Amino acid sequence: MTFLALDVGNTRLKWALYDAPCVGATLLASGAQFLENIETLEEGDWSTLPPPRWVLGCVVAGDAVKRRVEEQLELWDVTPRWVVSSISEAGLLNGYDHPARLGSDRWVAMIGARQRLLANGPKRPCVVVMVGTAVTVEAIDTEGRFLGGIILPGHGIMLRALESGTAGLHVPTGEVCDFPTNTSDALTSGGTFAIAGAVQRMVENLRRHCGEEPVCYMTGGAGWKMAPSMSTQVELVESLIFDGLLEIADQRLALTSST
Ligand SMILES: Nc1ncnc2c1ncn2[C@@H]1O[C@H](COP(=O)(O)OP(=O)(O)OP(=O)(O)O)[C@@H](O)[C@H]1O
Ligand SMILES: CC(C)(CO)[C@@H](O)C(=O)NCCC(=O)O
Ligand SMILES: [K+]
Repeated sequence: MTFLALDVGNTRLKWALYDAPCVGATLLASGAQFLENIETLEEGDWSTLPPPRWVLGCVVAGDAVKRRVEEQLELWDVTPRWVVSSISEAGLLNGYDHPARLGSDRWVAMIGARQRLLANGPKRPCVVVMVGTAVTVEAIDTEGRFLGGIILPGHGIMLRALESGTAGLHVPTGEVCDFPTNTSDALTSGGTFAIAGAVQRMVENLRRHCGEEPVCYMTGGAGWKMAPSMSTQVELVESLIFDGLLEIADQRLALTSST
């Protein structure tokens, strides 16, 4: 009954194998590979896994990368399913102008967040932050309607853009501090505060819109680096995308088995 969940981002592929395709399933194994190393999966990390019965993933890295992942999956006799953002799924309503154009990683992370929120207490507004190659900050109202969200460059892209667009900004990574007094610290703190400030602003927007204090969940490869520098209260949940994929698999399989 094993279930393989895949999160193919713009920098890395993250995978997690569970004992079943349902919420609360046990994690059996997990890992990550940079996109340039996808071809190592079949004979490497995946070669010793028990064959998954279902594979569900989200991919935002483009069709060429998706095909390379599908080639590695030929190791097993299983057809991978890829999430496409829709008008509604798993209790969440999609307010995007063109729902299918919303990045499926954003949609899946929001589904994971909403499910976590409802499992932990009464309905509340929710901000979902993903800190990856790009950073996204989403707003979900009390009833589970995705109102909209923002996309900004991730820390790495911000610094590379500054490096390539200026003559004098080639320095090692610095420390985050309130009042930076050298170039390294100024750049590192600038990128960090840009992300923290964007989150603070979205929390304010959502609080004003809903008249209630939002919960804020943060996920993504660089989440742990951002967490200490946030100005608003955030809960770091590394597994948000996998939680969302489990929730979707759970609901879809419940639907097929009841019809
Ligand atoms: N101090 C920092 N604070 C925040 N982000 C940072 C910091 N240092 C590096 N980053 C950036 O964070 C980004 C996230 O990296 P990582 O590959 O771990 O995330 P990811 O969630 O796997 O991304 P994706 O899903 O887009 O592939 C990278 O672009 C990296 O440059
Ligand atoms: C914004 C990213 C890059 C974040 O991973 C991804 O979700 C994406 O490519 N989205 C498509 C555009 C959109 O969400 O509006
Ligand atoms: K991602």
